Amino acid sequence: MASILGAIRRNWQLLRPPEPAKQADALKFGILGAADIAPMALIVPAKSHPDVVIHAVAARDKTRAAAYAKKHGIPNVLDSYEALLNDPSIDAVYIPLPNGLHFEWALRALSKGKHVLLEKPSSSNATEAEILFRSPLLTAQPQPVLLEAFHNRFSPAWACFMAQVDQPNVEHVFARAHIPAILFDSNNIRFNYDLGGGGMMDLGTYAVAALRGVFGAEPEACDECEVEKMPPPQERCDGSFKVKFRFPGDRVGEIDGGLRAPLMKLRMPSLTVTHRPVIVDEAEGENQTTRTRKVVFSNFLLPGFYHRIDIEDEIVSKDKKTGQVINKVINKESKKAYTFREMDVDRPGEIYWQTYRYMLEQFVNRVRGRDTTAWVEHEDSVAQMKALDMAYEKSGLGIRPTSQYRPESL
Ligand SMILES: NC(=O)C1=CN([C@@H]2O[C@H](COP(=O)(O)OP(=O)(O)OC[C@H]3O[C@@H](n4cnc5c(N)ncnc54)[C@H](OP(=O)(O)O)[C@@H]3O)[C@@H](O)[C@H]2O)C=CC1
Ligand SMILES: O=C1OC[C@@H](O)[C@H](O)[C@H]1O
Repeated sequence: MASILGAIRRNWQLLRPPEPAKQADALKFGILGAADIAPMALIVPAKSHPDVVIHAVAARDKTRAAAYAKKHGIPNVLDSYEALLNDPSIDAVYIPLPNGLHFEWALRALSKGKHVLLEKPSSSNATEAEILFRSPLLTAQPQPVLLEAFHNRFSPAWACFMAQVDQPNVEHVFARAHIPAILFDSNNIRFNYDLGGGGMMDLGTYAVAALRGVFGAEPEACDECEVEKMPPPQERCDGSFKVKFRFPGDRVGEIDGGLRAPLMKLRMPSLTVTHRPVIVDEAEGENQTTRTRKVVFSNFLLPGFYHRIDIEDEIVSKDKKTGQVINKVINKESKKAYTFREMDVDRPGEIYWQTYRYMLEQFVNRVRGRDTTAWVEHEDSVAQMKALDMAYEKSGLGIRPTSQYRPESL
C-alpha cells in the first residue's frame, strides 16, 4: 500500500514539480516546433531547474505557435524556425522535429552558435550523423554543446541496472519495446519515410542503444531483421520489428518492438541480460562454484514513472572431476533507484525528476563548463545510426533518405 501511495505521489510530482526561482542569467531555451513531446521532455523538467527558462517557441504556423505558447506559459512566439535561431537572446534550442529534419535544423542551429538538445534519433542515417557530429561547427569558439536526447541513459535507474551487469561476461541481451497502435495513426510522422520514419527509428532506437550500452560494444552485423511493413502508401516504414545483431565474441543482441501492438497484448518494455557462468569460488578442495546471472530491467524506457530491476543468480557447486552438481541455489533480489541517493551515490536528483530532468541537469552542466556524470558522446550517436542502418539494410526497406542540406560553412 505504501509503495502504491509513493508511486502516486511521485507521478503527481513528476508532472507538477516544485518551481524554484530562476537565476537572473538562466539559460534561455527556444523550441523548434509546437511538438507533442516538448512538454514532457523539456517544458516540465525546466520548471524545476533554476538555471533554465523556456523563452520562446516557433512553429510553421504562427497562430499554432501562439496557442502552444499560451498553453505552456512560454513568453515569446517567433515568426519561424529561422527567426528563432536568429534571436540573439536565445542560448539553446530543443529540436523535437520529425527525424528527417533533425540533421538540417541541428546544423542550422549550430551555425548560429546555439547549444542544441536534439531529439532521438539524431538523424536519418549514419551519413547524416557523421556530417553532423563531426562538423567543424562543433569546434567553434565558444564551443556549442550538441546532445542526442537519449534521456533514459541519464537516469539513476539506468546506473543502478548497469551496476548489476557484469559487462565482460554478458552472453545475450534482449530488448522488448512495443507501444499500442492506437497512439499513432498511419499519417503520423513516424510512418513517413521522407521524414525519417519507421518503427526501428522510433522505439527501436532505444532498444538498439540498450544492446550497445549493455555489451559496451558495437554490432558486427545484423544477422536477421524481420519487419511488419506499414500498409501502402507507408510501406517503406516498419510498424514492428524483430532484429538479431551479432556482437563481438559471437554474442547476440535481439530486439522485438514496434508501434502497432494490440492494446490487450501490450507488455511493459523490458531489457533482459543473460550472463555466462563465472567462477565465484574455487576452493582448494574438489568443488567449483559458478554464478550465472540474469538481470531484467522492466520499463527501461521511462523508469521515472515506474521501474523494477530483478537480479537472479543461479549459484551451482560442482565436483570438479565428475561435473556432478553438489549444490544449487537461486538467489533473487529486486532493486530500484528513482534518485541517486537510493544507490548511496552523491549526485543531484529528486523522486520527481523524470529521465528528461536528469538529462537536462547534465546538459546545463556541459553548457556551463562543469563536469558531467553521464553523456551521449558524439561518436556514440554516430555508431547508433550505423547500427540502425544495418538493420534497415537487412530488412530490405533500405536506410532512410539523406538530406541534401549542407551548411554554407562546409
Ligand atoms: N524523447 C522522447 O521521449 C520522445 C521523443 N520523440 C521524438 O521527438 C520528435 C517529435 O515527436 P512528436 O513530438 O511526437 O511529434 P509531433 O508531430 O507532435 O511534433 C513534430 C513537430 O515537427 C514540426 N514539423 C516541421 N515540419 C514538419 C513536417 N513536414 N511534418 C510534420 N511536422 C513537422 C511540427 O511543428 P510545427 O508546430 O512547426 O508545425 C510538429 O510540431 C521525433 O523525433 C520523435 O522521435 C517523440 C516522443 C517521445
Ligand atoms: O519515448 C518514446 O515513446 C513513444 C515513441 O513513439 C517516441 O517517439 C519515443 O521517443
